[in-house]
Amino acid sequence: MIFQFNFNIEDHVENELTPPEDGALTLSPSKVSSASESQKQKQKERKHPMEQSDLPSEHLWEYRAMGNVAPSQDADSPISTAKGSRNLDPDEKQPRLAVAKEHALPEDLKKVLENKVIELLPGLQHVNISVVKTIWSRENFPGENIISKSLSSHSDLITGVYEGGLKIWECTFDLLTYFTKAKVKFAGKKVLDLGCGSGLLGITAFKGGAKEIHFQDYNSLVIDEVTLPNVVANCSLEDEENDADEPDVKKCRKSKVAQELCKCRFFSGEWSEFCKLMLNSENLFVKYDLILTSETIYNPDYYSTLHQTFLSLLSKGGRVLLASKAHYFGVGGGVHLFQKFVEEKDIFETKTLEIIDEGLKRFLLEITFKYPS
Ligand SMILES: C[S@@+](CC[C@H](N)C(=O)[O-])C[C@H]1O[C@@H](n2cnc3c(N)ncnc32)[C@H](O)[C@@H]1O
Repeated sequence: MIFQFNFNIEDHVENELTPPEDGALTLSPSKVSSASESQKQKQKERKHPMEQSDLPSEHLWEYRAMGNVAPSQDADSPISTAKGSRNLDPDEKQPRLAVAKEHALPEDLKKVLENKVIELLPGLQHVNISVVKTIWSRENFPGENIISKSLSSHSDLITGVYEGGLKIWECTFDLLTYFTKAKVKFAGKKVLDLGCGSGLLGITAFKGGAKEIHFQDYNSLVIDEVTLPNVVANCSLEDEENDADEPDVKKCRKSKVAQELCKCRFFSGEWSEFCKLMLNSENLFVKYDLILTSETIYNPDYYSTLHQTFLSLLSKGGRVLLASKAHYFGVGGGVHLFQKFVEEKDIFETKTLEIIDEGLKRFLLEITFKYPS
């Protein structure tokens, strides 16, 4: 399929670009097709009990737990350990987890941005996710059809199948603002963007001179179609030509871009599988100085794995910067529950860096080892 865009969209068109079921882009909400209208009507009829509250509907859409969504039929699609979350096969005693794997950077970096629309944020670029969704709702992404599942279930979270990486969640912006305000230093650090989605946190660390940056997301499609393109989009490639006669200076610049990108590595898979991959396959795994993570504590069933991930992968003197909503309606997680969980384990201590009390209340936490030596 040829679907190339070579322009930037500066405003947030994403809210206006709605991929309806036939996959066509609709630019104005008022022009949404009648099929889409009836879909909305059905959605209204199926309201989750939490939606009867006064909260804005867009927030409720985000957090609805998909307890009744059937597990994926894809060969390598995951079923999480989240208890009571889906219809597990009765014979399936041990739920399957999304196996972790590393995603290589394609040799031809320009291909990564083919058929993507780039949007601008202050100091950052990112691909328009509606366009990605539209393309992959028409085509089959190998092993994952999370877009059609997310569309048909009207949810940004399908436990153990799709964990929400196809949008930029609010707390990412809180952490980005904090980085600037607190002058967070990335230079020379080994950084992990855990549950990265768009990867904007890791990209900021990359731009801030981090020594090595790893990006992890649950879903392969998110890594290949969103995170990786975003990293490439934020690396200036304009001057690159495949011209054998290009002057040496230019060749040197090209290899510099490639060298820079070599600092970034990309992984998909469930957290415990990711830990296994890192700890078993690396000869001598060097732990992270900084783990950045936004909107990853919505599901209390994942707390144990998340805690274990910090324990396995964070260096003794390192810190986690975590951003979260106070509470995730419909899923049950939130800051206080997570802090309580961490306190009970008595390995880490948490410090509140900031409370953002506009709209839905949000927190920025720092997590460090209680006994670093
Ligand atoms: C709500 S999204 C947030 C994405 C991004 N950090 C942001 O703020 O825009 C949660 C992310 O956490 C990751 N995640 C959640 N639970 C996970 C699990 N059990 N194993 C691996 N990744 C998980 C998913 O990859 C997903 O992208």
